[in-house]
Amino acid sequence: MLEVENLTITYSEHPVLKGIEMAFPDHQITALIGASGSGKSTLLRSLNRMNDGIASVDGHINFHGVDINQPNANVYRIRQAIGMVFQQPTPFPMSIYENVVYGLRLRGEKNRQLLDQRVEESLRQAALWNEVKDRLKSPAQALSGGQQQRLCIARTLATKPEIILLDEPTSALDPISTSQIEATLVDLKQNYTIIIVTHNMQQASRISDWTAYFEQGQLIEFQPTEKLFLNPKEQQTADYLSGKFG
Ligand SMILES: Nc1ncnc2c1ncn2[C@@H]1O[C@H](COP(=O)(O)OP(=O)(O)OP(=O)(O)O)[C@@H](O)[C@H]1O
Repeated sequence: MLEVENLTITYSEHPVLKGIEMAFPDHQITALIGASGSGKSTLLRSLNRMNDGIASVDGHINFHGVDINQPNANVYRIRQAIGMVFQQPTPFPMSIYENVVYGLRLRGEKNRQLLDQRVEESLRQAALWNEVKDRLKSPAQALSGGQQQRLCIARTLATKPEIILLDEPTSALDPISTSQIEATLVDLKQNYTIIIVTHNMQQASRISDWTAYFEQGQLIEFQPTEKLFLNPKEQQTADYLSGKFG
């Protein structure tokens, strides 16, 4: 469904990703790991064109076989199909309900029954329904950080994406919220393809099926997670995992 071909990304003439080739397995969790500045977030953000106007992209990012950067591509549709959850929870200053339906309202959806249904479905998928079902009209900002992050996941799910991108989604959360989000992601992979940037090696090994290791803008190794962690092919990966680099 999603693959990158010979992808080079440049900020102000400084290439920060070089010749990346990878196909993200459908309905699996792929973790992107590597030291700070290795280009993980740049790759993630380019996958739904969040780097438009900031970076220049060479090569191809194909979604269902069509390059998302081609001149007549519909950026709005791409971002609906490939949703993003950020490092800090970003609830909008409105109710829990309105946060979840935000994208649907933008799309012009007015059918109350459909909106109600989508709110319940998305909050259930994000494992938040039981905690908020009696206070859907309350401000989203009154939720805890972990609940806010699950709300952001629900908001992404409400528009029915095919792929979910997450940029260090638990780095601002406590261990309990982190494990709730991890469990949610593992459940979600039945229906979604998930790509997550994480600095947490345990997290990558706990939840991801595939792991890609990046170093200085290059994809060093992309393997099933167990293989990459237990028996990396490249010395650079082994050095990073053992703390010798980064
Ligand atoms: N908007 C920008 N303008 C210019 N350079 C940028 C921009 N964003 C990132 N960079 C540079 O691109 C390189 C890769 O950054 P990126 O954020 O993709 O790395 P990362 O692996 O995600 O790092 P971290 O783990 O710290 O988030 C870094 O050298 C960074 O300084």
